[in-house]
Amino acid sequence: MGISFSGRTGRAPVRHFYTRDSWIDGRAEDQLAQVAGWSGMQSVAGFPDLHPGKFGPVGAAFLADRIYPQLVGTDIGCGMGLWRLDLPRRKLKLDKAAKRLEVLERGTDPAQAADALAAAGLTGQIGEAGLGTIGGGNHFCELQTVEETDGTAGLHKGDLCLLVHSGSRGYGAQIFDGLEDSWKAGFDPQSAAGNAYLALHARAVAWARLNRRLIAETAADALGTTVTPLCDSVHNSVVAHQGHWLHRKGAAEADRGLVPLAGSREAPSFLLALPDTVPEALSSVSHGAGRRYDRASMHGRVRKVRSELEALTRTRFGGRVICHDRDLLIEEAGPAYKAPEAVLADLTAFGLATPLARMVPLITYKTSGGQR
Ligand SMILES: Nc1nc2c(ncn2[C@@H]2O[C@H](COP(=O)(O)O)[C@@H](O)[C@H]2O)c(=O)[nH]1
Ligand SMILES: [Mn+2]
Repeated sequence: MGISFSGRTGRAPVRHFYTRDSWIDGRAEDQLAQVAGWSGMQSVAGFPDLHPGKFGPVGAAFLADRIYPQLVGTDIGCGMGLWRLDLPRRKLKLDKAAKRLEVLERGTDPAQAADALAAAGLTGQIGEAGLGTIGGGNHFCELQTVEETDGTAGLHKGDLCLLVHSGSRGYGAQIFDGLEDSWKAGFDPQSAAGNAYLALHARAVAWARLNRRLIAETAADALGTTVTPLCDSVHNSVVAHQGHWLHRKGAAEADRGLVPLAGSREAPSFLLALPDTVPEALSSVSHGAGRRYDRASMHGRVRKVRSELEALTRTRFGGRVICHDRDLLIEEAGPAYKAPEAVLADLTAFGLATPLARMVPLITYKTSGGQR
């Protein structure tokens, strides 16, 4: 990849990998420009799912010679995993399956969780509480069916898949809240604080990856079948890259093969192949459609009457949405997100991705309530 990012001073270049078709919020572009001025920033890339975030935009990658925990955010290790379910479509009864998925509320049984942590080398490093659970917000475990594919990823039309979106639950937030006050200016990678952060970050990433796998295995077991992994991609992280530090905030790893591009519960998701041939994209790519409307404004878009709320539990694909938390049901409704087709069109046009499969949701499992 013949480009080097060495020793820049001043404002870093900002590359936009989107067109106006992807409906970019101007506030997110302002955030991109702002972060480009942070000390030690080498290069910044914004993708078509770009939208405003708390400390910087989401749907972007940042290469710097300092470590900025705020560019990873609190949900360290959040990612998307895709598994093929070894179950034929004709054997799936939607309502029965939705009921069975309620096991996801319980999480992994403690003895099994302890074994899983030991196998992942995490014993004594990070706890088992919450392992095997999805968490709140826009995290989900979604049963999908493949509507179109070229067959190259081992998928066929009509196959069933599980797309799991979850992160490090409370651990990432605990790590972030426990940081030394100097985090705002970024950590010197050689400093004790920088190294301590990287060690905790590595645990949170490993825990989140394990959690997604346990969620998929628990869901498959509840459905009386098994799963075959297709890919698992982290989208909130910082890693060493070409002598600098690559922060991805809501951006998937384009240098690890396949990644899922999540749409919404009212839109298709895609499996992408990634050539990783555009150095300015910083080996990164969109992982989702990205928010169009923030959570607060979604409350003004849905009338809180029984018929409208019930309508939110059925999708245009004839699918089911399991979410007994009324606020979450509204805040995560399909229109909250941009069109994944537009995001995909931009990624393809910029040479960042090629679609291998298109899946639609059948059951979107969020939470049965209580926990956000
Ligand atoms: N297939 C589904 N995709 C969904 C759903 N809710 C949200 N999303 C997509 O996931 C990403 C997650 O974004 P993140 O920044 O929080 O990691 C988001 O951009 C949406 O496109 C869903 O229920 N099903
Ligand atoms: Mn996420």
